[in-house]
Amino acid sequence: ALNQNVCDELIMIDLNEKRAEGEAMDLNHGLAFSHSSMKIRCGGYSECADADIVVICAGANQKPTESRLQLLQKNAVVFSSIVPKVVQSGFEGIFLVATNPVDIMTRVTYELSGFNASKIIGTGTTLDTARLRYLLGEYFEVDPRNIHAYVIGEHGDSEFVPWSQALLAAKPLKDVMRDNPKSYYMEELEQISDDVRCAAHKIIEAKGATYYGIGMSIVRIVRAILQDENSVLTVSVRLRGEYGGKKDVFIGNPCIVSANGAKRILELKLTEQELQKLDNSCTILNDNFKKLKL
Ligand SMILES: NC(=O)C1=CN([C@@H]2O[C@H](COP(=O)(O)OP(=O)(O)OC[C@H]3O[C@@H](n4cnc5c(N)ncnc54)[C@H](O)[C@@H]3O)[C@@H](O)[C@H]2O)C=CC1
Ligand SMILES: CC(=O)C(=O)O
Repeated sequence: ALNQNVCDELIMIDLNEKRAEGEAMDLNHGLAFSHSSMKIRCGGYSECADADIVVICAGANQKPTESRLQLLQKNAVVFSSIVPKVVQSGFEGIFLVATNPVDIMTRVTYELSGFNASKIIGTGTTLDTARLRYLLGEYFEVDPRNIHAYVIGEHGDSEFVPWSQALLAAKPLKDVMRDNPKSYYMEELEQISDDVRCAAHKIIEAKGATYYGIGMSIVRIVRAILQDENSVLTVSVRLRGEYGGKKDVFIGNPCIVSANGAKRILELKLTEQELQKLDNSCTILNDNFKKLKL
């Protein structure tokens, strides 16, 4: 956020106040080398009152052997001690959730806050989509910004790439592959999709946690909100009857993000097989949410 000068004021709240203090000091020491005059400090919940966005990234992270879903019960307890205090402050902005399992934690934020669903966004599959575009850019030797492909569904083991919707610029990837049958193979695309799914595990095994990709993803979403960009991002949003009547579940799907939060969900024209994969993700998220003791 500091490097990209995305906001005027950044206040960090952490159960471990000393850590927040240390982070604020450390960041402030970088101000002289940035293009920002951002005010950065640690603070308390009362200061959420006039904030535009509250980003929640507090809570337990995965050990190398854990899945995101295994964090659910303990992070729900963490959210019970955060969301009501933010609401009590008089906060009327947008909640942006990154804590895992992010789709269910976004739904928990919705339930605990009583806010309109459009004002509750999870990072969803924004990071997975960025990972996918990077890998596809390498594979097709093209700028990732010209790859229009998405990871959708749960930010987790059931996420998937709807290849029927993937484009290189304006050309469907399946046509690019058909025109170059000796260069590109579907099995290799499936391997890329597996690599995206396993990326977090690999990084956690190597360095304990993922930081930069998610940091960049959060800042991208924050910018879309603060600058009222109407940008399409694969955030976690509450479905309202899309995909054959799916409702209530928060899940990663392309959505137009503006100053008012999740402005419009873009329902994709999925194949039958892709719809089944989405259905599977919704079932996993719904079942785990129902098991939760809030
Ligand atoms: N959605 C995504 O793509 C990603 C999500 N994550 C998730 O973000 C979460 C945090 O991960 P890390 O930053 O690596 O963990 P971390 O351990 O470095 O930081 C978590 C912080 O939360 C604080 N905290 C714990 N309980 C709290 C409470 N009740 N109130 C206020 N603060 C509290 C801790 O004191 C700690 O400073 C995890 O759930 C992780 O899985 C991490 C990376 C990517
Ligand atoms: C930790 C996590 O969810 C990620 O990096 O994808």
